[in-house]
Amino acid sequence: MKNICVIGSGYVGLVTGTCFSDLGNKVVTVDIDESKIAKLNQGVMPIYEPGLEELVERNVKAGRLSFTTSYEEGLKDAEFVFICVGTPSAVDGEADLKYVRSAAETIAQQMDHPLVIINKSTVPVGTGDWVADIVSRMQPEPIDFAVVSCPEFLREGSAITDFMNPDRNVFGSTDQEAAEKVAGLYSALGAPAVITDIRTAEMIKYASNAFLATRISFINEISIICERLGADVTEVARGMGLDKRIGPHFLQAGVGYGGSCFPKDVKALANMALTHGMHPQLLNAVMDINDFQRKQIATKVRELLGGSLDNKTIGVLGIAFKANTDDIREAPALTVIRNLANQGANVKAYDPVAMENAEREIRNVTLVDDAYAVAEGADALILLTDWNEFKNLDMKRVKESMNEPLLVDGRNLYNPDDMRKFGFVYRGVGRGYNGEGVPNGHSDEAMAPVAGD
Ligand SMILES: NC(=O)C1=CN([C@@H]2O[C@H](COP(=O)(O)OP(=O)(O)OC[C@H]3O[C@@H](n4cnc5c(N)ncnc54)[C@H](O)[C@@H]3O)[C@@H](O)[C@H]2O)C=CC1
Ligand SMILES: O=C(O)[C@H]1O[C@H](OP(=O)(O)OP(=O)(O)OC[C@H]2O[C@@H](n3ccc(=O)[nH]c3=O)[C@H](O)[C@@H]2O)[C@H](O)[C@@H](O)[C@@H]1O
Repeated sequence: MKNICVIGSGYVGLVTGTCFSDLGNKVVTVDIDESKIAKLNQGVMPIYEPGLEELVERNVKAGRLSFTTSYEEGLKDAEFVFICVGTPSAVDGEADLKYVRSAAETIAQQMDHPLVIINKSTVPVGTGDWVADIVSRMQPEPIDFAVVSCPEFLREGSAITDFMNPDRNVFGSTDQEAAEKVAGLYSALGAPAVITDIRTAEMIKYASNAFLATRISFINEISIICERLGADVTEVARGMGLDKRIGPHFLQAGVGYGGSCFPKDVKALANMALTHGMHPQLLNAVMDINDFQRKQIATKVRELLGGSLDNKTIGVLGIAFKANTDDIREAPALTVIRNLANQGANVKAYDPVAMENAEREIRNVTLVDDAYAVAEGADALILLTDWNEFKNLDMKRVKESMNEPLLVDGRNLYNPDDMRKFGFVYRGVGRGYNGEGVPNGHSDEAMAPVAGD
C-alpha cells in the first residue's frame, strides 16, 4: 500500500487515481474545479467513462479513495504525486503549460516532506526538467524531490481496461531510483516497463500518438483514392492488416481523428520541430489530410443534394469524437455541423451521451431526443459517431420518415448493399461506389485511365 496524490481529476486523473486505489493504494485526488469535487463527493461522476462509477463507489466505501480541492490535504501523507492536469493547444499549436506550471508551483509551496513528482500529463520534451526547476525555485526551503515522466496511453471509453491492461508503461527520470519506484506502483499490472531518461519518455508519448494519427491519415488518404478508383477501403484495410508487420489497428477510414489528444499532440509535436528549426513535413501532411477528411463530409452531402445546402434539413447521428465517451473536444461533428450551418442548412443532431456537452458548446444545431427524431423530415442523414445504438436502427422506419433517403456514413458503419436495399442513396468513406448501386467503380468515370497510363 502506497500513499498517492493525484493532481487533476479529469479523464486521466480520475481514472488513474481510482485504478491505483483499486490496486490497494490510498489515493487522494485533487482538483481546482470545486463543482467537480463536489459531484465526486456526492458519488456523481463528472465524466462518462464505462465502469468508472462502480469502481469509484467501491474504493470510496473501502476508504482508499477520496476527493478534495485542497493540495494540503492531498499531499499530507503522499509519497507520490501525479500531475494529471490538461495541456491544451495554445494559439500556434504549442502545448499550453499554464496548468502544469500552476500545479508544480502549488506542490512546491505546500510540500513538507520528500516527494516523487510524476508528470502524467502529455507535455513537450523538456517539461520534466522545467518542472524540476519550478519546484526547486518555489520551495520555501529545500526538501528532496524527484521528477519522473510517466506518460499515459489510455483511451477514453475504455480507460479503465486500458489502465489495468497496458501494453507497456514508460518511466523516465534523471533519478533512476525514483523511476524504479514509480515502476513499482505498476508492477502488479504485469506489463513491460520501459525505464529511460526523462526526455525520451516524453517523446515516446508524442511519437506514439503521432504514429497512430499517421496511420489514420494514411488510411484516409487511401480511402479518397479508393473512392475515386472503385476499391473498397474497408477490404483494403483488412487485407493490409492481416500482414503481421502492419497489424489491423487504427486503419479505419472515416471522418478523421478527433478528441482532446491526437489533434493537439500532433500539432504540439510539429510545433516542437518548427521551433527547433526543423520542417515537420509528414506531421503537416497528417494534419492536412485530417482537415480535408472532416470537410469533405459537407461537400459530399451538398453534391448529393444537387449543389446546395440552403434551407435543407440535415440530420446528424453522433456528436462525440468517438463512441463510448461524452467528450466532444475537437470532435469531427463540430466541424461538420459548422460547415453545414454556414452553407444554410438546418442541422438536427443526437448523441447517446454527449448531449449535455453539445448543448453547452455547439450553436447552429437543434438537439433532438433520439435517432428517429433526427431522421424525421431530413433531406439527408449523416452518421458521425459509431455508437452501438446506431448499428441496429430500424432503417425502414428511418428511411420512411425522411424527406429524401440520402445517407452519408462517415464511419462505414453500415453495409452499403443492405442500405441500398432499404432504398437509401448511400455514401460511405472510400467504398468505391461512384454512382448509386454501381459497386466497385464499374462506371465509365471511375474506370477512366489514371494519369500516366
Ligand atoms: N483524455 C485522455 O484520454 C488522455 C489524456 N492525456 C493527457 O492527460 C492530461 C489530462 O487530460 P484530461 O484528463 O483529458 O484533461 P481534463 O481536462 O479532463 O482534466 C484536467 C483536470 O485538471 C484540473 N486542473 C487544472 N489545473 C489544475 C491545478 N492547477 N490543480 C489541480 N487541478 C487542476 C481541471 O480542473 C480538470 O479537472 C493532458 O495532458 C492530456 O493530453 C493522456 C492520455 C489520455
Ligand atoms: O493521448 C491520449 O489522450 C490518448 O489518445 C488516443 O486515445 P483517444 O483520443 O481516447 O481515442 P482513440 O480511440 O485513439 O481515437 C482517436 C480518434 O481517432 C479516430 N480513429 C481511431 C481509429 C481508427 O482506426 N480510425 C479513426 O478515425 C477515433 O474515431 C477518434 O476520433 C490514444 O489512442 C491513446 O493511446 C492516448 O492515450
